[in-house]
Amino acid sequence: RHCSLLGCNLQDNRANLHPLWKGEIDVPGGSRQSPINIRIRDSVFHPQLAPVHTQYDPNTCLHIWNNGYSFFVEFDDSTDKSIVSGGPLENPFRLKQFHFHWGRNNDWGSEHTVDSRVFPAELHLVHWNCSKYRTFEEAIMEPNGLAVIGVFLKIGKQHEKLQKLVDILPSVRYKDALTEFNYFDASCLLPSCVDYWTYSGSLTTPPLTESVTWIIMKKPIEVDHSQLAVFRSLLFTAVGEEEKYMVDNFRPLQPIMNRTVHSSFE
Ligand SMILES: NS(=O)(=O)c1ccc(CCCCO)cc1
Ligand SMILES: [Zn+2]
Repeated sequence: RHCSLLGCNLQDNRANLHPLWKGEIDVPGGSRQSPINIRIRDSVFHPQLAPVHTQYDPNTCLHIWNNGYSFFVEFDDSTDKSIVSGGPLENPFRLKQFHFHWGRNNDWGSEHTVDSRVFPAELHLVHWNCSKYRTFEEAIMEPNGLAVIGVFLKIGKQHEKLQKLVDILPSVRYKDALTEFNYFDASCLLPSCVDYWTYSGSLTTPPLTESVTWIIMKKPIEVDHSQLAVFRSLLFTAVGEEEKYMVDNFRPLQPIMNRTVHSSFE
């Protein structure tokens, strides 16, 4: 099913989400769509790629809400208190929100893959280019408007600092629910290893705009199976609608076209 770059509505997009859908969804006119499979042997080591530096102020954490696609933890982006800089970025970008993508079981769920390896979930920390644009909404429409840090999740030991978030998820079970959520340090969700891949891509949900510098961390973080099970208890649907569990909210792989993935490590 084709959807125009901006005309793709959620229903279409969700139609693409059925795990049996293995095809690639080409967006007419799209030359830098996300997610992609990262082929390690095709990536090019870039010695000038410095580590990515995050400076997040836990007091900028505002609330958590279910937008019917994922749950978003949103931050106050009216100052430079929570920023990412360095790496492939020419200037600091402000943290706007983070969210996850996951599967109906632990066999799949991530958006990006590494040598075709799928992870059970993927975290996206979404930042916008506050040096060039005035608002997030403006930045998502611009070629170098966003920087998204992707972190793979794998099943392992419990992630203790994630538990504060997991415990509040039942309060945003339904689409459009919002709950206050304060004092959370998002840097606890980053792996200790600084190695990453970076490439030019797009949003993976509508409006699918080609505005993202992707920074994909090489090492996953560990969560335990019961933490991920709580993600799957959320609903795509609003109160009063026929309940549909929020699972498989990932986009299928997109063609790499003529892009190069750079690595910060050899
Ligand atoms: N999965 S993602 O990181 O590419 C991503 C990030 C941010 C948005 C926000 C779109 C807002 C429309 O008002 C959508 C998708
Ligand atoms: Zn995402």
